[in-house]
Amino acid sequence: MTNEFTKIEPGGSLLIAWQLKDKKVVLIGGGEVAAGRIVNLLNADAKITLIAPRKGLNKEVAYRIDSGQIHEFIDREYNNEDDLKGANMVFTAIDNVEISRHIYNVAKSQNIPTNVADIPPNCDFYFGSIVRRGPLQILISTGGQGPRISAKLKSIVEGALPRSIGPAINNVGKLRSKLRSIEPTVGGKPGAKRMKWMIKVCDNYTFDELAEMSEEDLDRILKGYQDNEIPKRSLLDISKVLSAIKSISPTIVGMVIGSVMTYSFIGRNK
Ligand SMILES: C[C@@]1(CC(=O)O)C2=NC(=C\c3[nH]c(c(CCC(=O)O)c3CC(=O)O)Cc3[nH]c(c(CC(=O)O)c3CCC(=O)O)/C=C3\N/C(=C\2)[C@@H](CCC(=O)O)[C@]3(C)CC(=O)O)/[C@H]1CCC(=O)O
Ligand SMILES: NC(=O)c1ccc[n+]([C@@H]2O[C@H](COP(=O)([O-])OP(=O)(O)OC[C@H]3O[C@@H](n4cnc5c(N)ncnc54)[C@H](O)[C@@H]3O)[C@@H](O)[C@H]2O)c1
Repeated sequence: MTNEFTKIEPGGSLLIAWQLKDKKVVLIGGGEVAAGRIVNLLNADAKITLIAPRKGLNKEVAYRIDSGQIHEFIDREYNNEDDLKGANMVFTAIDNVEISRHIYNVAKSQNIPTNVADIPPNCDFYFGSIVRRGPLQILISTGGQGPRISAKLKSIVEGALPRSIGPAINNVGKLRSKLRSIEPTVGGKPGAKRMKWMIKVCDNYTFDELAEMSEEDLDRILKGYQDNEIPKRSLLDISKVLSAIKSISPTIVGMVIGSVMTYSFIGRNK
């Protein structure tokens, strides 16, 4: 039966943006795969407990430890269940399948979401290739079918993104937080009005225009909120020209006016 609703395609993963700020994450292993996990975890502001013998550390992992980016470093092999205590997530990146499987079972008995590099059936979640532009993160997953394809697709996605996308999103974030400070109510009619207005703002300007907005532009746009209005782009441009003129010293303005007058005088006498 065909209808207007989204078609279900079973067999995928749930792609979500998991919040790990200040959460304890236990990572076991200190090789190349661990180095990649650390980058992703640090970008998510997680507090990493790393368990791996120093002698087997990859250069990048050693650098992360020695520069203080790892919250806790335990210089030995994984050796007991207490190693996972209090963890919000567990990662293994070791070259030993038996120990990996054992760690997975221990993590499961403690209800901790786990990723075991190399053994997809022992993963509650997979990694993917990540494209990053400031606040924007795009995850590419092939559901475990072709990790190298994910990696290759990354550069295609990167090349297709508008250059101004990061700063544009930053400005939308700023505007949304300013809006919250004048209308903090959660839900209800204010929430509906706030959302409708934000959609209008995002749809009214191009990414470049959003990216180039100054703090003053954002405040000017915000003034339209109460009456559910959005300033025309041209009004923002005019106010930019006016403030640019204001910032030029009176001498330069005088010189410009002078030369325009001279030009018109000469022009008229030709
Ligand atoms: C995307 C990326 C993210 C990351 O790890 O950060 C990632 N693998 C990457 C690279 C990569 N991994 C491997 C190769 C060699 C080529 C090849 O084997 O095909 C290459 C290519 C390379 O190195 O360039 C070997 C490999 N990978 C897995 C197995 C086990 C298996 O398949 O059974 C084996 C050994 C198989 C064997 O022994 O033969 C499994 C997984 N790897 C995943 C993620 C998850 C699925 C992601 C997806 O569906 O897209 C999943 C399921 C679990 C997980 O790890 O979370 C990262 C690219 C980062 C980037 O550059 O952007
Ligand atoms: N994305 C993926 O899923 C992916 C990609 C490539 C490789 N792999 C697999 O992931 C595993 C790790 O790869 P790698 O290249 O980082 O390996 P590696 O050999 O470079 O590093 C292994 C690390 O684990 C440490 N280690 C070993 N046993 C340990 C234990 N019991 N407790 C704590 N630390 C221990 C070692 O000291 C070393 O630091 C390998 O099995 C590899 O085949 C997975």
